[in-house]
Formats: sequence, C-alpha cells, structure tokens
Amino acid sequence: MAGFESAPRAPGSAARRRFRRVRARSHRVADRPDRPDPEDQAQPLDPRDERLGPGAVADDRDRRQQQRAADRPGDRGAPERPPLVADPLGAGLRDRDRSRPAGEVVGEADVGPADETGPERQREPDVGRGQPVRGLGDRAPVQVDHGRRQQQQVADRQQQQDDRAGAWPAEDVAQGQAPGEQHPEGDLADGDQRDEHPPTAWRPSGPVPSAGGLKRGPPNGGAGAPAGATEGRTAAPPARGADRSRPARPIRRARRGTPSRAAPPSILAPMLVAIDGPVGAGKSTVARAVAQRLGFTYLDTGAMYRCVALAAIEDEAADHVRDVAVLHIDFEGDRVLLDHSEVTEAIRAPEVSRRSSQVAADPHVREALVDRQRKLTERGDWVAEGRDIGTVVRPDAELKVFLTASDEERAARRAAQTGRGLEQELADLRERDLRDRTREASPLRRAEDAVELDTTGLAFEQVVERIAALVAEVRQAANRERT
Ligand SMILES: Nc1ncnc2c1ncn2[C@@H]1O[C@H](COP(=O)(O)OP(=O)(O)OP(=O)(O)O)[C@@H](O)[C@H]1O
Ligand SMILES: Nc1ccn([C@H]2C[C@H](O)[C@@H](COP(=O)(O)O)O2)c(=O)n1
Repeated sequence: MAGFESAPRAPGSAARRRFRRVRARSHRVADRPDRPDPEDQAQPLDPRDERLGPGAVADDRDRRQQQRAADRPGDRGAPERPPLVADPLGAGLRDRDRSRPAGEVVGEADVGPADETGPERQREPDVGRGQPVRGLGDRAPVQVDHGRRQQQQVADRQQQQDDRAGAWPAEDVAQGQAPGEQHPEGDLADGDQRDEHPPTAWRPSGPVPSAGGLKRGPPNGGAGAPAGATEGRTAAPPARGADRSRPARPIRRARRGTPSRAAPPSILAPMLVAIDGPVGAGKSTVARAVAQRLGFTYLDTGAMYRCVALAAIEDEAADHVRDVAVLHIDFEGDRVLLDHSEVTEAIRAPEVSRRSSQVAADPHVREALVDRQRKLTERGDWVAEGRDIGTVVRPDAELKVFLTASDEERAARRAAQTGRGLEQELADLRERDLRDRTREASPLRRAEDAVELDTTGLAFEQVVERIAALVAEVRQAANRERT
C-alpha cells in the first residue's frame, strides 16, 4: 500500500542530513530472521484466538506473532460467543447517492491552501505534545512505493484478463458470452479448453493482494460468492486494474451444456468496500478477513497514520524533525515498513496508538494520506478501513459499513489482545475516540449511506458473514441495474 517517498534531493544536502534518522525499535528488514512466511500471512487473523485468556498476549507488540502462533493447528479453540441479540442489519441497505463524483470530499477534510504548507506551516506544533510534524504539502506530492508495485500487479493481472478477452469474438462479447460459449440450442465443440476454471461459483484469480502485498486466495474462493455467480458458471474474477467506470467483462462458461441464455450474465464490476468505525470495533481484523474471502485487496489506512506517529516519536528521541513528506511507508503482505525498516509491531505500541490519533488531526498529514489512499483504491477491488473512508476518502464506495460495539466490549477485546487492564484500555479508547470524533479535520462519523453494524455480542465470523452478504447484495443490485 502506501509509501511516502521523498522528492529528489541533492546527495549530501542539508535536507538529507536533517532527515537522517535513528530507529530505536525497528530493525532492518533484511535483518529480520522472524519474518513471517507467506503461508502465515495468508491466514486471516482470528480474533477469538486473541482472547485466549490471561497472559495469552503479554504485550501489544507480541500480538501478531501470538496470533500467528495461535492460528497453527492444535491451538485452543474459541470460546463461545453470546448469541445474537438483535439484527444489526435491520436497517438494510440504504439508497446510495450515486450523484457524487469519485473522490469528492463530502466530509470535513480540511486540506490547507498551498501557502500554509511552506515554512510557516513547518513551525506549527503538532496537536499532541507540541512536537512538530511537518506539513506534507511543503514538498513535492508524496508517493507510495508499494502502491506503485501493487498497481503494477493489478495492471498485470488486468492485462492477462485483457489478453484472454482479446481472443473473444466481438459478437460473443457483445452478447455477454465467452468465445465459443454454447448457446442453449447447441453443444460445445471445444468445451474442455474453456473449462479452465473449476466449477466453483467464483474464485479470485491467483494470489490475493492483501494489505498491499500478495496473499494466497481461499482455496475455492470462499463462501462469499458474488451474487449472480451461479453454479455451473464461473464469473470472470473481479476486474483488478479495471477502470472503475468501465464495465467488467462478461462471465465465462465453466461447464459443458450449461445454457447461457437461461440467466443474464453476471457482471462483476470493480468494487470498494469502506469500513469505518471507532477504536477496537474490529475494523482491521474484519476487513482483512473480508478481503481475503472475496479476493479483494485490503487497505489499512490506520497503519499509515501510525507510521507518521512513530516517525514523530522517533524524531523526538533523536532530537530532529523529519519532514513527513520524506517518509517512506511500504506494505509487504501483513508487514509494514517505515523507511525500509519493519515496524509492523512497533506501530501497535500503546504510545504510538495515542500519538497516531494526534497526528491524524493534522490537516496536512491527512491531505497527503487521503490523496494517496484515493489513488491506491481507484482501480480494482478493495476493502479499505479507517475513520473517514466512506465520508472523505471514497464517498463513492459501493458499500459502506460503520462498525461499532459498546465501549466495554471494545475495551475487553483490546485487553484480551494486549494483556493490559480493562480499565486502562477503556480509558485509552475513550480518549482516542473523543479525539477522533471531535477533531476538525475529517472527524470520525458514520456516512449517511453507511450500514451500521453493531458487533456487540457478535462473533467475528458473523460480522464477516454479514459484510460478505452485503457485498453480494450490492452486486446483485448492480447487476439488476445493468440488465
Ligand atoms: N466480532 C468480534 N468479536 C470479538 N472480538 C473481535 C471481533 N472483531 C474483532 N475482534 C478483536 O478485537 C480486537 C480489536 O480488533 P481490531 O484491531 O480489528 O479493531 P480496530 O477497529 O481495527 O481497532 P483500531 O481502530 O484501534 O485499530 C482484536 O483483538 C480483534 O481480534
Ligand atoms: N482513515 C483513518 C485511519 C486512522 N486514523 C487515525 C485514528 C486512529 O486513532 C489512528 C490509528 O488508527 P487505527 O490503526 O487504530 O485504526 O489513526 C484516521 O484518522 N483516519
């Protein structure tokens, strides 16, 4: 996903010296023997395993390794969740406002004018402890390395799909058929050649990008088969890299003898699922699992703010100030890299959590991150989570979910995750929530057209299930509109 990259600078310049940094917590990536293997990365986090009881997770930084360990066979199963008390989706899907153009800011994103991003801006104190975090606008527009790589992967996949589609006779494509697809009155002459997909309703095309990196997809595409992908027909995988405004290709037939006119072709248009909500509502674990299940790419925007926060803390310790614009943030699978060093665990430290909600209130920090998040998600299928995805980053998202849970439940989840006391977690999350909800720049709020999903008392799997069902519903509605 995201990375900040510096504008070109002269070697040995004062700016370069100024930005030289000391990283206390992080290690060079190449020095990390404990780098998780791709198999581990492919496994969705199971929140139940993070509630394994006292001492299961001693420290915030250990939680991901412990999660991975807990994912291994033979580990303790999940405690039973209380039964569902109410249908959190009672309101169902609301009418979507499709009149808004992509990327339009409908929230309160306060992107300062250019003249506020110069030296004056650099002297402004950070919202939190008076530590300056330089405005991102005082350098050339930031770029995200991983974003470029990922977009390239997306484009490559799209090219492969295009190559396949290129062989399709125009008249078949116009009728929503794969080349040589059988008409109900005729049999296939070369069906074997077309049975390249298993008869599973739907599956992602090869590795599934996640959190910016490639992940293995579920073995059979998971149960989150998009609407319209009926048995015996294999839908074209989500058109990764496709322009969101471009209609996706028609489905390909998977089985000999399946009548193609019995049902109108299902079309899988590129889709963005926006998941917003307060601290500990389950956004990242749920978003990751939904993305993996559907073969979408997962974007953890909170990690980007956390990287900025970590950089600010490090700068404080090293008694220098880095320009946020020269920070380099990368995602490799589930790993987060800051200036090429792994910070996956470091950015989860309580101190960084607190600081991240402070730097996130800086409009200039937001401006650069939001811009990047928009660019990243403009092509392909995404599950993006944060605080302002549905309101500011992508108000045009096809599906918006606002995840909530009671303060007490969220604190309990966090306590199980970190091993810290419930009261401490409760106080911390309330403090962060308050700051996130009351800041001037893009405060946390539910988009009007978001589906609110109260996860109090819901098991993680139920939440994932609900969102996958909503995705299917949205796709069904989109297909109905088209046909
Ligand atoms: N439905 C659920 N039931 C129980 N635990 C859950 C559920 N969803 C998530 N969790 C657990 O709650 C904890 C917090 O979840 P997560 O980190 O995904 O929240 P978040 O909304 O992303 O929080 P933050 O905004 O602070 O990053 C994790 O340990 C996660 O495994
Ligand atoms: N889109 C986003 C994502 C995150 N933030 C802020 C708010 C949080 O306090 C902080 C860390 O996020 P988390 O990893 O806990 O989801 O970053 C935001 O303002 N906008």
